[in-house]
Amino acid sequence: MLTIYSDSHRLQHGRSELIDGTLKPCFETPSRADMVLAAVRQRDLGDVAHPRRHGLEPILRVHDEGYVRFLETAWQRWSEMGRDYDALPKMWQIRRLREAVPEHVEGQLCYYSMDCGTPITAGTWQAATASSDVALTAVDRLIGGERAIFALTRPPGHHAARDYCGGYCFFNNAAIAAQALRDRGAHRVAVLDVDYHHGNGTQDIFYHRSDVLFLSIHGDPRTEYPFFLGFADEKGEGEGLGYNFNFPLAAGSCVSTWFFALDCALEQIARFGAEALVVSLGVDTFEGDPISRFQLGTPDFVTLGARLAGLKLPTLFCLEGGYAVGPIGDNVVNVLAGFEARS
Ligand SMILES: NCCCCCC(=O)NO
Ligand SMILES: [Zn+2]
Repeated sequence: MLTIYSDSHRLQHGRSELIDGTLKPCFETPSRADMVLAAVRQRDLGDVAHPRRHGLEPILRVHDEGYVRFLETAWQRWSEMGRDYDALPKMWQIRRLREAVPEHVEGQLCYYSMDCGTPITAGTWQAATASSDVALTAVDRLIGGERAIFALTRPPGHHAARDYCGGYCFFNNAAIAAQALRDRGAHRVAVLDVDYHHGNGTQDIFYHRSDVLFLSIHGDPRTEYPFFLGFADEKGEGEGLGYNFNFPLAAGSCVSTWFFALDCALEQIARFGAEALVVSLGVDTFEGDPISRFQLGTPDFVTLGARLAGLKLPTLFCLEGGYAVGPIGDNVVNVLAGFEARS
């Protein structure tokens, strides 16, 4: 399987995030992508290609222009205030506060952020645009005839909504890829999110649409991040009603429960008649993940890949979460190798 990868991911290296009430070193680090790339090479998964630039147009197909322009200028405006540390919000536009977009960068940082775990740094813009170029180059190759392709995207994307960043995500790589597939002729595209956390951003982007089916298996938002989206009763709205499926599972759920939910999701994808599949591949479902609470073992990721291959669809994998850095490479490549073995 071909991998698309860019070294520009290193430019995103936040110093800290607020977690469990204190500032801790970021879990989302460059070493994650380094370990995945090393495993891709070591396990001889296939060639590794660099992305080509696609500009902002495909990003603006799913993200609000004001948000994109904020990300483009945030660091420069932040550092002009004499600040050389990560840009993190310190409050939110919560219920009954005005929804006007603030003028000042400090206010916009709060308006366009979902949490304070997603530091904007000097290299964020370049890293995030490169990550979307990785996903878009994967689309180019899929349209060009590849049956399956791995977009080694970092920073990840599935928490990034139309107009806000969060959960270490700035641009929603999977949503940008799904929209590009639609724009390039696929009539129905399914996005399956197997990360531990609900893909609130991807749901937000496609919630009112029937041409992109969104499905997510994740830790129950009653106890797990992102807390405020990802419930089973969220089925889409308007045109999109019936085209959104959430499978929240209790923290600590066993592997067989997880795979039962996967089989239910795969059945919906087949029923939808998808012509292409985008997988938000987070491996923080791993039993040893430091911030998540499912129990998949490294061998289970081979089974996951094999089940996905059963759909017999052109498939684009976008890397999302996974913070057990030692095993991340084998966990990710197991999915891809498991997929290939059944293709
Ligand atoms: N800082 C709070 C937890 C962020 C979760 C990030 C993730 O793995 N999302 O899939
Ligand atoms: Zn996650």
